[in-house]
Amino acid sequence: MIALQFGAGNIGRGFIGALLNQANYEIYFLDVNENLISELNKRGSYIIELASEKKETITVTGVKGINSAKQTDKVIDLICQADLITTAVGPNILKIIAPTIASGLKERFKQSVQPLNIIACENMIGGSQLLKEEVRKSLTDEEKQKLDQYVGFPNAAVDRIVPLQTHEDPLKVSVEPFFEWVVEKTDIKGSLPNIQGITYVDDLNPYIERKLFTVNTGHATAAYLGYFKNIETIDKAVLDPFVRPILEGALAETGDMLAKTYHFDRSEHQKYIDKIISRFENKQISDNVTRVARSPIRKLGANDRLILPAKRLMEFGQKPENLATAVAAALLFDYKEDQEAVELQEIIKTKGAAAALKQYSQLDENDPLTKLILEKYEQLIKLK
Ligand SMILES: NC(=O)c1ccc[n+]([C@@H]2O[C@H](COP(=O)([O-])OP(=O)(O)OC[C@H]3O[C@@H](n4cnc5c(N)ncnc54)[C@H](O)[C@@H]3O)[C@@H](O)[C@H]2O)c1
Ligand SMILES: O=P(O)(O)OC[C@@H](O)[C@@H](O)[C@H](O)[C@H](O)CO
Repeated sequence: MIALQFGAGNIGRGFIGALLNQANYEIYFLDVNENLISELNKRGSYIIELASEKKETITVTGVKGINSAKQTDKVIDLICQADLITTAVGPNILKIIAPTIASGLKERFKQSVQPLNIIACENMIGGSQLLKEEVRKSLTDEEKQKLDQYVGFPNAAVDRIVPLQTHEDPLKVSVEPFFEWVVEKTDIKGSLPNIQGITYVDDLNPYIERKLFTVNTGHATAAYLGYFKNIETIDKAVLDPFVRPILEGALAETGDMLAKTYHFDRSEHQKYIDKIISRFENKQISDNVTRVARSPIRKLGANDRLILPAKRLMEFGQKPENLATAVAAALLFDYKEDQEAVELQEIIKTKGAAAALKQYSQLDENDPLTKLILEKYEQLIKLK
């Protein structure tokens, strides 16, 4: 069986690749990073190290690399043969890889009616369905019908903390022991891929929202406030006396929102929150706040981990004081090596924070949430 994994980065190698290898797939990593690709082809394997006391290692074998920017013909040929396609490239990259996937599917439809599933493993709601819409843009009506008939785009939630890697070995990847991969059954074509570690569910929404609005909301809160306090790593940020209460407060707020939305048992959800905070405290992982805070424009998006839960809480009549503080801290994230942070600061400098919330979070100036965020923003500025 052949699996194509778009993105040979931290999660691609540190999580998806490991499970695909254990399920006996021949894995082709498709990436634009030539160094990664040549190393994968030179060695055909790589090491995963668990960030635990014992530092257990896993060797992932049977891997090859393709530079998807230069070897388009090979990518198209592989898409014709593939049994499964997965992605971990970043939400903003899905629209960039979609035309290549479409070109491959055009060829596949000429020679095969084998079902194929394409699973976007990105930190966003509806990633696979967004990729499907992008792929459809390059297809004829007849090809669109075949897409609907033979190709599944099941949404997924993936959870494993994989920080930036600092090993001499460019393929070695250190990861936390915990992992969770939840895939929605409904859009699967053919039989469910037999991959140990995947949990198949009928409705992904409760799972992706619980993950995104607990793990990623907590992570973003700790990262932006940690950066505000000049703290370098997440494990230190979550222990800081200024950051910790806001982190716990923000997760209490999203916990209330999720419980009201999905009727979760609140005490059970509190155990999920506590587990996640203990993952953040893991001293075996050195996770820079600048990685977790990366792409602030994406993270300030209307449907992302800070704004959506805050808006939903307001609709429930609850003021998201702590989430508003996290958003305010995101507006102060001015890390010069992060292109989105540079763009965000430019907008704030030239048009003001309210304009940035309007442009990036679709929040109107008169929205009560905007007012609350700007209040917190002014408070943080006074503390600087
Ligand atoms: N790192 C984590 O802890 C983690 C955990 C869960 C989910 N995620 C999600 O997984 C996705 C990837 O995150 P990551 O941390 O692995 O990032 P990463 O930067 O380590 O990996 C992304 C990879 O995609 C490659 N890429 C970029 N443009 C490409 C293109 N056009 N074609 C092919 N490859 C391309 C990059 O070269 C890079 O190797 C994101 O959606 C992220 O939110 C990350
Ligand atoms: O990957 P991002 O940029 O969406 O978010 C940064 C981190 O919160 C994220 O990578 C987490 O480590 C991951 O989602 C844990 O499952």
